[in-house]
Amino acid sequence: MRPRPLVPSSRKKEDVTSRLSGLKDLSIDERRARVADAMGVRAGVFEALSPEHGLTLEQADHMVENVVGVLGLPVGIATNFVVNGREVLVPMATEEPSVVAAASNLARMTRDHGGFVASATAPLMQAQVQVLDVADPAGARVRLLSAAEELVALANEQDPALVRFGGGVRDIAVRLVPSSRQTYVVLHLVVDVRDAMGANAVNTMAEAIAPRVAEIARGRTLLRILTNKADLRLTRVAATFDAAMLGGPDVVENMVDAAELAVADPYRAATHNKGIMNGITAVVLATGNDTRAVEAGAHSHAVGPEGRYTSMSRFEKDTDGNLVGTLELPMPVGLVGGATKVHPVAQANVELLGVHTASELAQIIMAVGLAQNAAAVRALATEGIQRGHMSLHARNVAVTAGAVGAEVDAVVARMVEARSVRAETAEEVLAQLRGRS
Ligand SMILES: CC(C)(COP(=O)([O-])OP(=O)([O-])OC[C@H]1O[C@@H](n2cnc3c(N)ncnc32)[C@H](O)[C@@H]1OP(=O)([O-])[O-])[C@@H](O)C(=O)NCCC(=O)NCCSC(=O)C[C@@](C)(O)CC(=O)[O-]
Ligand SMILES: NC(=O)C1=CN([C@@H]2O[C@H](COP(=O)(O)OP(=O)(O)OC[C@H]3O[C@@H](n4cnc5c(N)ncnc54)[C@H](OP(=O)(O)O)[C@@H]3O)[C@@H](O)[C@H]2O)C=CC1
Repeated sequence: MRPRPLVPSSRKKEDVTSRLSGLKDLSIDERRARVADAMGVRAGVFEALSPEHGLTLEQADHMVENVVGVLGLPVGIATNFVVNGREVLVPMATEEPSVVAAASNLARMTRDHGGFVASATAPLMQAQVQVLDVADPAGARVRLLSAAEELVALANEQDPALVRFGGGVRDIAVRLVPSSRQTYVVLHLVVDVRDAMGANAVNTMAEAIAPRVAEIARGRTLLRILTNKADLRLTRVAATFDAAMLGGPDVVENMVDAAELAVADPYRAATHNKGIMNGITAVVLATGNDTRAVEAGAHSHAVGPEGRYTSMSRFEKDTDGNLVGTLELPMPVGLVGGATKVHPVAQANVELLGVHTASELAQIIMAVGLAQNAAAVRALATEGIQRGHMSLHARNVAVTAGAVGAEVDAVVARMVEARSVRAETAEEVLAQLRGRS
């Protein structure tokens, strides 16, 4: 079933906006109403996001094994995103404070420059079939390539629905992979998986063709599984961040230098890329997609031509002195299959996003990754991460110390003012507030 249209006929497209200043100051009910109104979606879209209406135990029991419960995670709305000219409010599932605020903050700084421009290749996933004990690996490669038509037809027979939707096998490739034991012949099945993440679809095909592959190669097959290095399913995004909003020319210069360290140094790249994944994983999770598949694909793509782990993104200064950020990654997400269709919260989040194809979803996810990255780099290149991050993390610290209701904001304000976001400080402030100092 397709998500409902984002903009009901009663609402003008030009009235839809993701620029929701001050959303943080509203109650949860007010936020829900404001977000639904701003996007022109039905008010009830958020019902599934209430703990009492979310994933039921019965549904959970059908999803994984030995179920004893479900886990709640906050879902926050990232504001200010314009992706390929479309205003979009993005649900993010994350346990980490400041992530949603940071993405919203930097998305705001792209709006005067057209927001995020994104594109995606065809949704091509690949499965590998490993062949062992081949006497003539080079000969086997040519025999397999010559039998491509037969192998493609056999694979496509496994998933007539996918073929009906316009997907199916597009190509086969054969690689010879030397190892410490022998040279393996590895056949790649390249499959257009349309709006699926595609793992089940391509794994079924790989298992089905394996016996014939073994015959043609004159060896025996072992692994028949998708590769998470989904380097034929790339999504790219670029955005211009306004120099003045960032804090001026020096901030732009420092951000470029900060980002360059991640290009040059794997120790910095790991943290820089973690910042990108803060945004990406949160949207992937909110839409019921496979976070591990996306993470495996992203990190494997961050290995440069010399085999060194590097930054996933690039930052440059344009001729007007603004900061241009770009990000290119495999983004194997789906709108059908996996948990996306089973989990009521995922379905509601997809409805809010108003996406109709996996490719549109991938492009929004990448925009969030880039905004997230720019936010962290800006904080690091200016005041440091702790002020913004810790002032939002302070709410966790206050609650852990026992603050409830209005006490939470009061304890947070005092900790931020004292620049001491620590359990001890929270306990002291709480004791003072309760007249027990
Ligand atoms: C935290 C901010 C945004 C504050 O920044 P600020 O300048 O104090 O914020 P502001 O109060 O001026 O508000 C500016 C806008 O930010 C958003 N915003 C601001 N506050 C909120 C809030 N409470 N709730 C929702 N949205 C918020 C919101 O869009 C707001 O616009 P408005 O709506 O007011 O017109 C900033 O300091 C920032 O971007 N910091 C970066 C934080 C970050 O990157 N966190 C990620 C976790 S750290 C990490 O895991 C990764 C890391 C850092 O290691 C990666 C790396 O090393 O690269
Ligand atoms: N290494 C990895 O990353 C692995 C991941 N997984 C898991 O695999 C799951 C995802 O697999 P996936 O193949 O996406 O899921 P599904 O097999 O559930 O869904 C894909 C199927 O949906 C049907 N379909 C309906 N509409 C469409 C459409 N518009 N576009 C494409 N297909 C459509 C197709 O055929 P039909 O109607 O015949 O079903 C297609 O084969 C995730 O849960 C993931 O965690 C599993 C193994 C390994």
